[in-house]
Amino acid sequence: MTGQPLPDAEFDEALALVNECRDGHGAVPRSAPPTTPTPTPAPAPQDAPYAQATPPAQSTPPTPGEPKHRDVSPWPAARARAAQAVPRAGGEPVAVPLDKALGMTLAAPLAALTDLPSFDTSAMDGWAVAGPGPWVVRADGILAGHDRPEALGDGEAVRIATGARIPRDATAVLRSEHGRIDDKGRLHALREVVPGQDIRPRGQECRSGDHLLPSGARITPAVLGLAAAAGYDTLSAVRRPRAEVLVLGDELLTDGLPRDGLIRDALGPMLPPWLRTLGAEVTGVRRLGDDPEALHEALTTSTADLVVTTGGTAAGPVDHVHPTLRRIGAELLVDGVAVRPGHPMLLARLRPGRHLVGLPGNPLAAISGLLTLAEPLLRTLNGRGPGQPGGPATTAAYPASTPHHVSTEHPANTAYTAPVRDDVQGHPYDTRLVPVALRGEHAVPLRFNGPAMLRGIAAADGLAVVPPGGAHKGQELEILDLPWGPADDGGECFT
Ligand SMILES: Nc1nc2c(c(=O)[nH]1)N[C@H]1C(S)=C(S)[C@@H](COP(=O)(O)OP(=O)(O)OC[C@H]3O[C@@H](n4cnc5c(N)ncnc54)[C@H](O)[C@@H]3O)O[C@H]1N2
Ligand code: MOO
Repeated sequence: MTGQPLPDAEFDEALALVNECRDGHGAVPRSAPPTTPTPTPAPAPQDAPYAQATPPAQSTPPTPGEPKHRDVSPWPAARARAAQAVPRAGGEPVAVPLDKALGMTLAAPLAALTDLPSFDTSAMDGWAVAGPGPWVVRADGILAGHDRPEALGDGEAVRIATGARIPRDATAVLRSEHGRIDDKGRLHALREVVPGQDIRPRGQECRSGDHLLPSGARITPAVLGLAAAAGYDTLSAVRRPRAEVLVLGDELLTDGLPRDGLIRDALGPMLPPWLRTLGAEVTGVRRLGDDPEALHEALTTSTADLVVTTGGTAAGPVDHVHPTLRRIGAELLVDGVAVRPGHPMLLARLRPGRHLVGLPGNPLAAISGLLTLAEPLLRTLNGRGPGQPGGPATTAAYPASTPHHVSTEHPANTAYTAPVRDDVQGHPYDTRLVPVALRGEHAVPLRFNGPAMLRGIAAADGLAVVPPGGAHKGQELEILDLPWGPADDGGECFT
């Protein structure tokens, strides 16, 4: 569906051919790539699914006389632009029941509503004892959930369960395996009893009103547990941004085998769950074909904070995204990004508070667009700061001296690096995003990483950010997180 060649299409072609060689599909380059990459042999079967090592290309800046680059945004700038396109914590805070709040962001600091523990608590099954032994054992016992047990007299002991309330005047808990009852019914300690042992004093973890987590913290399963323990039934959370997915393309089938030139829609099933992992509420997926009027109607009536379109971003005969954006007077904030795959991706403001991310139709290019533009935008709308996997809260419970290795420089959701196992072919001028598997200390580039392929990403733990010119074996590369990858910080389904 594409028509006018873009000035840098030759580099795409070179890269695609390299990729096809790696894919073992027997493609032979028809023209020399702009740089001088070492020819890559078809992978040996035992290499699958990893890429063959290839030396990185030398980065060659454009010189006068060469085809001029499109005015596209550098990849880091595009991410920053997307993050800054919307106000932080875009919507009004909402009160959300705990069982609906997973993956959202705290809109207010979490303060303890009670002391924790809220009473002196036995940490072990055994006896609560008062004073030095041996002790006379009372006939009753104290279980978790019993209210206000009778006070112990000096020299008395009472059976107690883990989690039960300590009776007044008890001095310690003796574990059941550390005590013996003689034939006169008296309890003897089998080892020294230290005053206060195995008693969790009231307020040990926090006092009522203590600051537990700051506003902006991501609501993880652990935060839900802490909030419940601290007395919360609902949490004040940043409203989830609403996202609507518009799948464009007359060639798409929703079931069965590809036939008669038609192909299966790979993005309709993939994007909604992925958007949810990025913190969006997906209001719907609509398939509009290649109908410009349907697209116009959808863009002018959508109430979503973010409309995500797929396909139609290039300049082919039925690529209607740009013309429709022009027709409705949308403001293009990012129009093309220097990243492969995915360079035709775009970000537009449809009207105040309503944005559109246009994802290219090629499926891996669409993922590139999702992580380059939609992820930072949704992160800001969700009230999360740059480079903070759990929002600004994550250091709150650290001792002051604890080091942590999450970058705060980069706008990525979770920025971490890993040395790449093999040389990675680069684009001369653009960033590449390459599916990698994390194996031990290394990021292993995966094959089947062409723009139209999902086979590599489906086996990947992350996407390596390969700088222009490529990367050498052992070079530390930034790794973009995938929802199912090892660095995922928030669970996989937030609805
Ligand atoms: N002359 C040029 N042509 C193209 C260029 C270029 O620079 N000059 N760039 C290429 C690149 S790179 C990409 S990416 C695509 C972007 O194209 P569109 O966003 O307009 O996408 P379509 O043309 O609609 O589709 C591209 C490709 O992807 C398939 N597709 C679309 N939607 C889906 C879907 N939901 N599931 C699976 N596959 C889908 C579609 O059938 C096409 O094969 O443009 C290049 N062309
Ligand atoms: O390679 Mo295109 O960059 O987005 O598939």
